[in-house]
Amino acid sequence: MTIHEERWNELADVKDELAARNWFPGTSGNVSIKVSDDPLRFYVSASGKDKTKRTAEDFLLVDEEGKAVEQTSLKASAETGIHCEVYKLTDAGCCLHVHTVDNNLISELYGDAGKITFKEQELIKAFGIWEEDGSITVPIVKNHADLEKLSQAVAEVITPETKAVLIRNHGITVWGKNAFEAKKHLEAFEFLFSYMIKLQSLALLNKKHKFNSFGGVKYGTFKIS
Ligand SMILES: CSC[C@@H](O)[C@@H](O)C(=O)COP(=O)(O)O
Ligand SMILES: [Zn+2]
Repeated sequence: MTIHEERWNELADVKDELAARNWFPGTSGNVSIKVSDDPLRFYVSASGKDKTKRTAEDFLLVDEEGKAVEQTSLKASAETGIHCEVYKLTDAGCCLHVHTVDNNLISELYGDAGKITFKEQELIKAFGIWEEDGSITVPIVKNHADLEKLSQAVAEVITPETKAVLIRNHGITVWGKNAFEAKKHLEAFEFLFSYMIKLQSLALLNKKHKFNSFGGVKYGTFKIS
């Protein structure tokens, strides 16, 4: 099998796994995998496809500007520019973008703060963070309609520690050194988002009904009393 075929299959497999979780509603989402560094070449999903289906026309090979490098009638994902920035600024080998209700809610709840930080959570070990007081921060950027601007906004918040960026009321872009790691990071973030939403919903209910079972313990960003 050639390296191109290997990468294609890896990307198709991870796409199937995310589809099985219903993480591509309404044709949303896009995925990519790096094939070479110099020159930068990566497979990216074709735009507007039903990402729950596996076909021979799911991906196309693009260059560092997101332009197709082979003759094709396929159009690269509208958000290919974001994948280009991720590959240029990090050591990512695979980049995944999904829209979920949980990642949209978190992006809205913490959008004004411009970031969300998780700490004292076992699952941050999925990001290689093993320290007692370790934390992981996900920056949140505005969902610019201009996709050039959007790619730029994402690029501006990427630091060496960044593993994902949330786009407000849109979705998450997450990466890893290969498809396995990118999926691990995505699953871990979605777990943390879901946890935070449930915790905050319980806290709100608790406040409303003056049911004081949490006893003034500080949870996340607000105090429950
Ligand atoms: C159909 S809504 C989603 C799109 O606007 C976009 O945000 C998206 O994630 C998918 O775009 P695509 O061009 O298919 O990669
Ligand atoms: Zn999107």
